[in-house]
Amino acid sequence: MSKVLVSDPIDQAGIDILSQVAQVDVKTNLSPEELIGIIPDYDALMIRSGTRVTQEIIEAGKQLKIIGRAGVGVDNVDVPAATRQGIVVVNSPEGNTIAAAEHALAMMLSLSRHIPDANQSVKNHQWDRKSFIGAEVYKKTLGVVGLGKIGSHVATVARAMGMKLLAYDPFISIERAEQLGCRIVELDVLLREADYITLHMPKTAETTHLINAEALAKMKPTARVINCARGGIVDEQALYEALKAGQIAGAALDVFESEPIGESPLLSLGKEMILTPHLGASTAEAQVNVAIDVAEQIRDVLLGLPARSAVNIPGLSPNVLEELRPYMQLAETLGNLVGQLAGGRIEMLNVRLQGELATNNSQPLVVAALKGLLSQALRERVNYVNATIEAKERGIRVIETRDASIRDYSGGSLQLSAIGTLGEHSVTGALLGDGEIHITSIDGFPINVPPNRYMVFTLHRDMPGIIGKIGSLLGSFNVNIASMQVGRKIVRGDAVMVLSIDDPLPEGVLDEITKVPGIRDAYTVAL
Ligand SMILES: NC(=O)c1ccc[n+]([C@@H]2O[C@H](COP(=O)([O-])OP(=O)(O)OC[C@H]3O[C@@H](n4cnc5c(N)ncnc54)[C@H](O)[C@@H]3O)[C@@H](O)[C@H]2O)c1
Ligand SMILES: O=C(O)[C@H](O)COP(=O)(O)O
Repeated sequence: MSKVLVSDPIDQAGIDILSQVAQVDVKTNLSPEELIGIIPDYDALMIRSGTRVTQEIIEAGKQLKIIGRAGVGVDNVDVPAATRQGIVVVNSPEGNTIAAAEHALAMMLSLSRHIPDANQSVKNHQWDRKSFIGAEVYKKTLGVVGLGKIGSHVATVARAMGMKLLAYDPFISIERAEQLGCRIVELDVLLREADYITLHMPKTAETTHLINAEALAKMKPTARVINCARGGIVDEQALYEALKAGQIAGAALDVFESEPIGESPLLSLGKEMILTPHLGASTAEAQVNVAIDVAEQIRDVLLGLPARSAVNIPGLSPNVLEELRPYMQLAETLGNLVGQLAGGRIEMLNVRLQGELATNNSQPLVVAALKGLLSQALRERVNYVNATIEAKERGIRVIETRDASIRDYSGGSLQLSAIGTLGEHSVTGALLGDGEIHITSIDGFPINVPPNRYMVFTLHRDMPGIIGKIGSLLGSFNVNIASMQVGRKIVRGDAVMVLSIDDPLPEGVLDEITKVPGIRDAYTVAL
């Protein structure tokens, strides 16, 4: 009989499902060492956000087939390590949507009416009505940052309460926002105009400290900020200073840069600051939903069936998967790359299968390309199962073209072109030699580079000295260049430069690159 370890508190409904097919051991509050000690005996691990599933734990889990996260975020699981070890990681992308949205709304109303402090004062035997004069949300402007599942529900309810809605989400269509009664605006406009700002996006390189001192300085003195998404999207030190100085009126946080919060200056603030211990998903209903959703998936995988919300393994038959896996990896990498080059809201993706690839079943490659394209926006939420529907919901049109006559690489090549609100970009790639992914052209300029974790691309005039200037500029910012290549169509015309760098480009350096004479455009991507 299979064995399942449940290492965080999970609703009994999930345990009952698992017990039909496995021996279930519930052992919570394990130290990392204790977990490493016992994990070799288990076929499945079921967790919430309390267990950090590190590479070490995954490597010790010699029999592990599946890790089930009873919730949305898998940022506490080393998914690449699990993927490398062939372990399916599943989550419950929708089970706690309503709970998290209602928590954000509760935070907004609590902030407006000082409920936590008023409650405490009555319990302290006071009858103080003067200190708790509130504000109405009716006719006020709510700025929703991240108009996905949770943000959409918050918007719907807030609209019913008579609020005006602004939204910032670079990956959502204007039509979708309009359906929800939201006016899509740039982040700056939202920060300046909103009375309440609620955050509902994943934590990514782009969203980390999105709400920093600069952003807080743009807000109205009456503005209130709510973060029930992920810790670290708000710079806690900057928030503390803004509240202390009366620069904004209030803030409510459910999630923190480090959890539990520990010693933090935020704890010393008054009624302008509301703190809850990551309770967004903590409703009886949500816990039943996520427990059932994930337990069913664990049960299915232990029975040899596919999982419906795998974040790392495509839902294709094993034979097709094995054959196509390297090309799906190629498509996903190119999708991620072209999405970052295009930036903004993507309206169309053209997937062009060339050479031998043109005779293949294109669907898995299209799905993989979309998964890559959406990965910046949705992180672990996008998978091979939901990439198509997520793209459709975002108004991304997909066009497939084939050209079997192009015989540039054995095995064929794949070209992705993304058209978005900021323009059009295209990238081509192929598998070379021993199956290594190579980017073989950018915007029609021939190059030949393997993708790197951090890269810089420039479009520039092909003229003497420009490469040296970029090299020295990066050197002056202590950026180490691992490789550099230039692609051009004609001598002294336009050219692209592709740099692989060892670390993320420090803030501000991209602007410096664009100031170098001859540089027309510059982009940095993280793959
Ligand atoms: N507090 C809790 O207990 C709790 C519970 C559930 C979910 N969450 C968190 O809430 C967040 C939202 O979850 P969801 O289910 O709505 O996810 P979702 O994937 O449905 O929506 C996220 C939205 O954020 C948008 N987005 C991505 N990058 C952005 C950026 N730079 N700026 C603005 N928008 C951006 C995406 O386009 C997407 O529409 C996640 O971070 C999730 O982990 C927290
Ligand atoms: O990502 C999630 O689903 C939420 O952050 C909830 O986390 P929890 O399961 O630890 O409450």
